[in-house]
Amino acid sequence: MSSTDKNLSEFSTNDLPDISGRTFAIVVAEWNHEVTEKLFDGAYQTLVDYGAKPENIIRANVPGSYELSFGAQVFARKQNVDAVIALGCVIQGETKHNDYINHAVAQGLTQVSLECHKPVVFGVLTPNTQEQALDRAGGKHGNKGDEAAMTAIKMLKLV
Ligand SMILES: Nc1c(NC[C@H](O)[C@H](O)[C@H](O)CO)[nH]c(=O)[nH]c1=O
Ligand SMILES: CC(=O)[C@@H](O)COP(=O)(O)O
Repeated sequence: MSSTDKNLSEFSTNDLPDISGRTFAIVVAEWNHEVTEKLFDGAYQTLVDYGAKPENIIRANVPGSYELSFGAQVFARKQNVDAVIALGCVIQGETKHNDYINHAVAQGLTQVSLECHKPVVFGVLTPNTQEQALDRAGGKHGNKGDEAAMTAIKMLKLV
């Protein structure tokens, strides 16, 4: 499906769970921080807008997206954390390095989620260019951070 001129962050907000007592951990990759900070801002604001208490939102940084899996596991194993949101941006370079990172972090986050029986949300941009990244971090295609936060909220209906 083409993304041309689409806001990819449009989502239903019907029948959402009460998250006023829920705790969220947001793990943020520092690589491409000018993008990941925008993802964090979107995720944080979405959680607060839909009822999360600021004091129940934990943030931790990791160097790069490859480290998101370990950072997510640290928080997913904590009994007081209800959901983890992993945010990163892996921009294609000259080699296949981005492919290895993207596959590793997608697989790693899935493994953590299943191992810990807890929602762990993949909020990692995998753009070809910086422009594509910014378009999805509060630009014309929405904010992947908003989407990731809403995904975490909706998954808490299951647990
Ligand atoms: N090139 C990008 C990276 N590279 C760093 C890796 O994520 C990792 O920190 C390193 O391989 C050491 O383990 N990370 C991003 O998040 N985005 C990139 O574009
Ligand atoms: C995606 C990355 O790891 C980034 O450093 C680009 O690396 P390269 O140009 O060496 O593929």
